[in-house]
Amino acid sequence: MELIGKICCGGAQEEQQSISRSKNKNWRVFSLKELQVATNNFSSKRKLGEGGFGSVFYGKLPDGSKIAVKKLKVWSVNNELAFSVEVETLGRAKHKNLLRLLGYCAEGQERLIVYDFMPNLCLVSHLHGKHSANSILDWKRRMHIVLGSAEGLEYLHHYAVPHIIHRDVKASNVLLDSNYEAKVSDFGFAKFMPDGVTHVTTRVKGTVGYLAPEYAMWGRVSESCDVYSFGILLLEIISGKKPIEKMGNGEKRTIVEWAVPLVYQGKLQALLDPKLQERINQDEVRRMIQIASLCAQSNPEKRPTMREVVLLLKGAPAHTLIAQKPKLEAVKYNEELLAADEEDDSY
Ligand SMILES: Nc1ncnc2c1ncn2[C@@H]1O[C@H](COP(=O)(O)OP(=O)(O)OP(=O)(O)O)[C@@H](O)[C@H]1O
Repeated sequence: MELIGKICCGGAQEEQQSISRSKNKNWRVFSLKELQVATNNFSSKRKLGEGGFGSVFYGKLPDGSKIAVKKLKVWSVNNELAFSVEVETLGRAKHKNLLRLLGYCAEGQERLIVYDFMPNLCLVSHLHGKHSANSILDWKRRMHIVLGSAEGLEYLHHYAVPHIIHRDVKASNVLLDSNYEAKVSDFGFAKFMPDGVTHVTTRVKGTVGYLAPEYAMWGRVSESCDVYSFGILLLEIISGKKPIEKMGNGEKRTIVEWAVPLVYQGKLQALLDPKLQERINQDEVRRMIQIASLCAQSNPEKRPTMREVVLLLKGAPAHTLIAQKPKLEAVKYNEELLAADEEDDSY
């Protein structure tokens, strides 16, 4: 583990593995001075946003390239771990739908991570934030973002070695480049899954509203938890609704609780974001809702894998997947699915 080895620890075998990776590494170590210059000394005018780890600043390197610099708020053991995990994960993962790591800086207690700058910021700002009023996220663009996010997750689950579980899939962790290509970001909670390991039990991380029930309740984490979160994200992209809404009476309602009755009554139009002005093919809407329903099932055994999700999004008929995978036989691939899920929904 080259990066983590430098930052905190690393075994001989991992060191060996890192040698082949470092040949084609595309990140580097930055000095604090360089990043101060690039961000105009972390000027508040350059601030792009803030998350749990710290603030993110826009910057420009001497060669003109635009960067985003995530600066750790306060040093702590947990934050150091999140920093190492993020750098290690992104340093080894390369895919068109994952945010590209340019490098990091670790000087004294300063911890900074340098990424490609994403001019269209994060998906959440287009769905609910400051860009949502004049959002230009039409249906076609939304579907492109859905497919891109799914392909990024498919890479993490099926092609990265070892496999990676993201554990914090949500709209604010999907960034958008100048062409609105989705880039999955924020790997501070990521977990590596060695070959043959199906799940691990851990302390719960992630974001309320997106957490799979088995993970929220028992800390049981597997790739399937990301699939559940992806299902919530898909419902959010279709409807423009937040994963959890505060009702007038102070109670909270999840997006699944809101969507289930509408699906059951066949009111697909009511599920669509009112900001979507154009006429949208009802079959496509139905298919997207069905995929979201498959992903957001309470029972992790019944959820599809991200590879299957990508195939479904690309139009593969569900029955071809069912033929390949007996696990899906149990799933009713029709509009009653969400209604059935309502009965055993346990969170
Ligand atoms: N590479 C980037 N390019 C452009 N903007 C970015 C980039 N990375 C992050 N941002 C902006 O900074 C904000 C904060 O990002 P950050 O990943 O720190 O937190 P978050 O995902 O919003 O919250 P949390 O810590 O709960 O996951 C994002 O919402 C996004 O608007």
